[in-house]
Formats: sequence, structure tokens, C-alpha cells
Amino acid sequence: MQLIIRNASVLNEKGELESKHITVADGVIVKITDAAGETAADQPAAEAQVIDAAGKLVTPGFIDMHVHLREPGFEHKETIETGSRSAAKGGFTTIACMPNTRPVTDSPEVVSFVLDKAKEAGLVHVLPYAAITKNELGRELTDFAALKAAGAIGFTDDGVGVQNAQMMKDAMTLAASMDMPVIAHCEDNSLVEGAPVAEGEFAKRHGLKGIPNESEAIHVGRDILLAEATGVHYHVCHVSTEQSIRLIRQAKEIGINVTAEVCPHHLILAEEDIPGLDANWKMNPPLRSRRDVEACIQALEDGTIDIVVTDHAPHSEDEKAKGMQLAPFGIVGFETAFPLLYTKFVAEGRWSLEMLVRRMTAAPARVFGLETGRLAPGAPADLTIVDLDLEKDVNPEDFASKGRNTPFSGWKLKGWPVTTIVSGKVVWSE
Ligand SMILES: NC(=O)N[C@@H](CC(=O)O)C(=O)O
Ligand SMILES: [Zn+2]
Ligand SMILES: [Zn+2]
Repeated sequence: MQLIIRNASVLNEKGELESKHITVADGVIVKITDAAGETAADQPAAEAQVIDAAGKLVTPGFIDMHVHLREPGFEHKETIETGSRSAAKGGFTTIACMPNTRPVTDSPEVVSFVLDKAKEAGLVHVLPYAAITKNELGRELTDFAALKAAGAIGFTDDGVGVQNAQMMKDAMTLAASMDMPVIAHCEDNSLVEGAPVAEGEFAKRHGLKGIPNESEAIHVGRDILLAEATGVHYHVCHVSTEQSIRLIRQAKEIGINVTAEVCPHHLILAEEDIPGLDANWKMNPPLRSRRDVEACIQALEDGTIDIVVTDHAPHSEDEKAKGMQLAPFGIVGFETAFPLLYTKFVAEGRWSLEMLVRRMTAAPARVFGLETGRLAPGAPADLTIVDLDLEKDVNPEDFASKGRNTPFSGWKLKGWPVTTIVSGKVVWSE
């Protein structure tokens, strides 16, 4: 069946909004026509499903290359189905899930399990990453060839850093030989040792141990040298420090194949904003200084950081109630990502709408070689409709995710996704 989205506000190459009708058939965009100058031939066929998007932005579906769906093993935090629904509600049509499940995604069987569950949920495209090392213990490489054959799109031990440089070099050499990326959670454990928040005012005030910036940047620097030596596509997870950014910027300047991502919370919140000992403000990497926040913003603006990801990391209320020191790291992200960035950066005039949309669509598609992320005839019909004028308070009770762990509860935000279309099918609608 045909689906026609009428009067969509679409960004053109110059970043201006134009009113268009978008025709979709068999999961593909077949036609995009001007809403003005419409002829009789442009009228929808009687049997077509029509969505009137007048006054609303229509973009390629958002892509989130760093998320935690928790299944298998931690279904009390999230399942592939609830996570997929939360993603769809946030306007995401493709998500790439991390392997720190139980069992860890370190065998072809777990990759297949994730793909089967995602298909069963039938909501968004789920792309699984596989672990670099067995059980993410950093001791023994997984079977990269078998994992790739099963459908893994890259290798990462997200949740922990690969502590041993030779192990990382071996992983990169092998990944490069099969044209697969290595995605790295950068953290030197010897510099962190049980600290729950970043070094800074908050840690001092509450007598907590602080995570220093170098614990991230040391891995970034090491891995950039290893990426240079091996030629692998090296992607840095959740960049949060000025020092990491300096290293990535220099690496890009000399042509090393490095890309990077940043999360909305690291673009908006600093450690000094943490209101008290509330573990909904605890995540890894931690909130850093205002100076680091500004460095992250500038790096995204100048392309040193390529993409925005949420690092959606649901945890149960019981786990988060254990307090700042003992609660697990992580916050949910799908359902607040776009409204947060739209409100804080586009509505306030620092970024163009085009800049934000690109970093959540075309840029991740380019970095990871995906077919999606574009709005053109022949492209997959993965589309997000956003009401840029809609203003609402963030209410965790409304989340489709099982996770309620967000520091943004009660924030008044604008620019909420209202309809999400995957392969030409409406998978979520307000
Ligand atoms: N980001 C987090 O704070 N937590 C993630 C792990 C990770 O992304 O490193 C998790 O799995 O909960
Ligand atoms: Zn991580
Ligand atoms: Zn993560």
C-alpha cells in the first residue's frame, strides 16, 4: 500500500524548509513533490494512507549508534521490545545496541538472538555490535569472522575499556582485515578506581572520589596510535573531555581514520549542575566541567565529533536508589534526545536545524555506511515527523522505556517527535 505524507516541512540542501508531499511504497520513498504547484496527477490515490504533516518537520529517521537494550539477561531494566518502542517514540528508526548483556554478545548465537527479537518486535531497525573480548573481560578475542557472518556491525567492549594495548592492537588488526570498525569505550581503570563522579566541585563537596579527565583521554590517545598503525576505522564512544577532543582533532588533521560521538547530556550538563546525591545524574563517562561541555559543543560544530548518540542506558529504580556511590552508571536517552538538543541549541539560536538533524541522520549513516539517513527517491522510507512547536515537560512516567533514570525530569522542552515511520510503516504515533 502507498503512504503519502502531505505538506511536510522538509530541509533542502541549503538548510531551508520547503513544503513537500512524500510518497512511499513498498518501504521505499518513491516520489517527493512540491506541495505548491500541485497537479491533479499528484493527488493521492483513493486507497493510499495519507498523513497530513502540515506545519511539521519531516526528516530522515533518527539513527542512534550507541544504545543498551539489556536483553538477554537484564529484562527487568529493558527488553528489545520496550527499548525499540522507546526509540521509536524518540523518533529513532535505527539503533545500534551494545553487547554488555548477559550473556555478553560474544557469540553468533547471541547476535542471532538479538536480531530475532528485534524482528519479532517489528518496530525499528536494530543493529547489533559484538564484543571485542569474550565476556568483555579483556582476556581473549571473540571470533570476529563468525560474529560478522551472524550480522554484527562492529566490535566493542562498551561498558569497560580494553585495558591491554596489545589486545586492542590485535582487535584492530583483525577488524581492519575484514573491513569492520572498532568502537571504543575509553577508560583506564587504574585512574578511576571506584570513583562515581568526575573530579571537581561536586566530588569535593560530597567527599567522593573523582574520575579524572585523563582516564578517558589516555585510551583515546593510545587507540589513535593503534588505529594509525593498523588502518582500522576507529570510533570513540561518548566523548566527554577537552583532552580527548584535542587528540581526535589532531588525528583527523593527519588523516587517521577516527570518528567520534557525543551524548546530549555531555553537551548540556556539567558536574556543577548535579543537584545532590541523586544517582539519576550518575553516568559513564561522568558529567565533567563546564569547560569540557563547551569543548564538546565546539567539537560537534566543527566536525571533530561526527555524530550524536544517546547511550540510552536504562536501570531499575531499585538499582538507582542505591545512591551515588553504589548505583550503576547510566541514564535513559531515547525519548528526550531530540527535544533537548532542539530546545537548548536550535531554539536558542546557536545551531541551525539542519546541523542538528544532520548529526542524527546523514552523519551516522556516513560514518557507519548505512543506506538510511537521507530523504530522497529510492531511499528507505524511514521517516520522523516532529512538531517543533509542541512544548511539554519531561515526565519519566510517560516513557515507553522501562527505565525512568533521567536527570531531565520536569524540564520544559520543545520539538517532540509525533510520528515515526520505519520501512514505510507507522511504528509509533502520538
Ligand atoms: N553509559 C553508562 O553510564 N552505562 C552503560 C555502559 C557504558 O556505556 O559504558 C551501561 O551499560 O549502563
Ligand atoms: Zn561506554
Ligand atoms: Zn554505552
